[in-house]
Amino acid sequence: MNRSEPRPLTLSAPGPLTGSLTVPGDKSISHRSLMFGGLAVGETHITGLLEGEDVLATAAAMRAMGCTVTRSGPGEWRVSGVGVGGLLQPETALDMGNSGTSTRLLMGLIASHAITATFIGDASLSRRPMARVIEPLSTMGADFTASPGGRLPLTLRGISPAVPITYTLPVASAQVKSAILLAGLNTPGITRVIEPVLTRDHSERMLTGFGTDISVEPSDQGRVISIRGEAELRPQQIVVPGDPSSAAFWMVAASIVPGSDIVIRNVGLNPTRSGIATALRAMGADIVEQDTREAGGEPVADLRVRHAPLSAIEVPHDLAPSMIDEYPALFVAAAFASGRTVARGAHELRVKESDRIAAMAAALGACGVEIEEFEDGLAVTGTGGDPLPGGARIASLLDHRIAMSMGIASLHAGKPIVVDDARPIATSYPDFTDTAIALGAEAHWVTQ
Ligand SMILES: O=C(O)C1=C[C@@H](OP(=O)(O)O)[C@@H](O)[C@H](O)C1
Ligand SMILES: C=C(OP(=O)(O)O)C(=O)O
Repeated sequence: MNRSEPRPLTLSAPGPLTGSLTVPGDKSISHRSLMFGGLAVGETHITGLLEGEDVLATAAAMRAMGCTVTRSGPGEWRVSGVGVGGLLQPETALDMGNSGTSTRLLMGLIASHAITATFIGDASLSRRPMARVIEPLSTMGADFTASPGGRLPLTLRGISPAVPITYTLPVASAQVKSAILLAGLNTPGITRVIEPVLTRDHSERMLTGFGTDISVEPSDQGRVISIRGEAELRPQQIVVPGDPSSAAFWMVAASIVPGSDIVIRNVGLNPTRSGIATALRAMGADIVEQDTREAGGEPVADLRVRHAPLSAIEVPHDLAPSMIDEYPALFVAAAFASGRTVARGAHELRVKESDRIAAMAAALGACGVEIEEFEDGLAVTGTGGDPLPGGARIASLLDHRIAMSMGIASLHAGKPIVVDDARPIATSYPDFTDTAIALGAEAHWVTQ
């Protein structure tokens, strides 16, 4: 495939979606497995690693800083760590591609090492705000030269020893939380993050597993996470659960395509990630957990999802952090519900790979859906289960989740919906189209 040419894609469903599928490994946990493994002394074994472009960018960066990262089979990786404090100066700029998680967490990691690194990324990542991590990491002593507006490309000069801080998160962001905790690993004393609103807690869970001295306590201001620095990380055997953010596309797809009945295997159900299942169930989706179990310190289950009529809801604001990446898929579900779904309180969507509020308003609007756009979300008036009018070419804007969400919408449309460029899907879900085909959909790679 010529990676430099856009790849327009349309999906269609000639009949119900049926069968079972396994979603790829969780992206958040995959990034952290490579980073924490790279800081341990000894060899960490990972199975189920997501082999998407974002995670591969993290792997390349860890290699560039002295870690040995090797692939021994599909999803099977080994990381020989350099130990906390042992990262080496990378010889060239770290190319983060499209990945905000790689960028922000690695900035934290490097901030407390006496090395200098330049971060570059694609056009989407180069528009995203980094001041949210630059600010606390500067307080710890790191020095930054960033592009205007605190953006990439930026150069970070880390410092050792760094200064421990107590920092209250001004935005609900697991990336900012994790960046500070990672900087705290090589900082003498105790680094604290106060989290007024709970966000995904994979870093806390995994750092506990790697043997660090980390505690989480409630307080009037929120969760207080304290980590003792100059830590020693013990190598781990990590089983990465399936990504609930990837599973969300199939939850919506099976809910909207008449007659569908699918099983999504091995889905991570960490409560800090399961907001989409809660919201879809409130709309009437038929999602049943089967064989609930634990994998890699995270709750996991198979999900049976059957087509069901959806009704509009007002999405509770407090669900936002636990489904922040799933709003594009939720907006698609809302487009097929009866009534007007209102989803607000999700201002952060404006600063993801694209402005996901504007992107989905434009995409669904072009397909004939009645949309009202707010600063912090959308109101979507659905078809009541009928196909979308469709007949539009929509812009994926270097955003994998916009591309996949509109791919799902195209499964039940009167006229084709063409996603102008499906290449971004490879950042988080390389097998997305093959999985759609395996469930009974048809994929058409449209010529320009
Ligand atoms: O910590 C993580 O792995 C992530 C945190 C979230 O970002 P924010 O921290 O910016 O909310 C999420 O959108 C991203 O996909 C992954
Ligand atoms: C926002 C996302 O990722 P990142 O911030 O890592 O680019 C995402 O995957 O939806």
